[in-house]
Amino acid sequence: MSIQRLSYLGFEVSDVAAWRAFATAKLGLMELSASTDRVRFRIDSRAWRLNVEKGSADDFSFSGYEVDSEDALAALKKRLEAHGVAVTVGSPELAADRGVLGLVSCTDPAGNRVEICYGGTELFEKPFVSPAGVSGFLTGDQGLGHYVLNVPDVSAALDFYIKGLGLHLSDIIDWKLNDELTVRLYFLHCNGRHHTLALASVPGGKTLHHFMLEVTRLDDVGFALDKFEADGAIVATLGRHTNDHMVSFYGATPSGFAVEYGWGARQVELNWSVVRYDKISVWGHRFIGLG
Ligand SMILES: Cc1cccc(O)c1O
Ligand SMILES: [Fe+2]
Repeated sequence: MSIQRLSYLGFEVSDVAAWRAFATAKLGLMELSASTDRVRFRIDSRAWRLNVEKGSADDFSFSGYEVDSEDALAALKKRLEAHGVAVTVGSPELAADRGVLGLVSCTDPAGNRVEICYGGTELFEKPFVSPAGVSGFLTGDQGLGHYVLNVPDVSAALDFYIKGLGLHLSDIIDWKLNDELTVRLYFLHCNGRHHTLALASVPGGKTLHHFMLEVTRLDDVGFALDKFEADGAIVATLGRHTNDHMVSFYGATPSGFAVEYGWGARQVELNWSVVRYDKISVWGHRFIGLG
């Protein structure tokens, strides 16, 4: 048994109010709940997908993967423990807070918190309506989107996420950042989405390089691009990736890591073969800041 999809992400941020304005007006996310210390955002029929909580880190806080049943969760717990991973059963209070029927948690070799749940809350009776008119986000069986973690020991992380959690390697990109530094990126999938998680070891920088949301219309990307450009908040220009063929740009969030806003990715298919690339983009994605 392995995980099925990414259900939610948690960020720890110093300015919750800035995130409320950013996520609604620029990204078009819908608020489920908000206080001075925490806001939760919706992108589809699920009760929430992003948990943004007050703290000094301005970085990744937790990931939440999902399986499809209580039995699957028990089987995954066994698989992780057999792989030497210490797994904690989530308390009823935590399950209630996350709005799930059950969950377990563990940490990856870099100390990043990983939750695995089943029974997330659907709010079909409160349809998702984007405050910025975004037509919709591509989720469903492909889960929330993707995120890229900067880890000190990539092989230990690959062992955890592949042999422990059950993700699969999609491909590798050797990204030449400059004449002195080429970084190897590993892209992992757990459903049709080309990658749900990418891993790399980049000197310095935050744990979270970026998270990605995929919209259902190219114009949604364009409208958001105009907003980020108007604020001088473009991190990388519009471009198309070599591996998942997504058309996207990267924008700055209030916390210093980036958000990738994309459309039109291809899915991994049956009999997928792992290949490597020397470039992250077919065209575009000129990094202006952050990098
Ligand atoms: C850097 C990078 C390369 C390929 C696909 C991605 O989504 C990405 O962020
Ligand atoms: Fe990405």
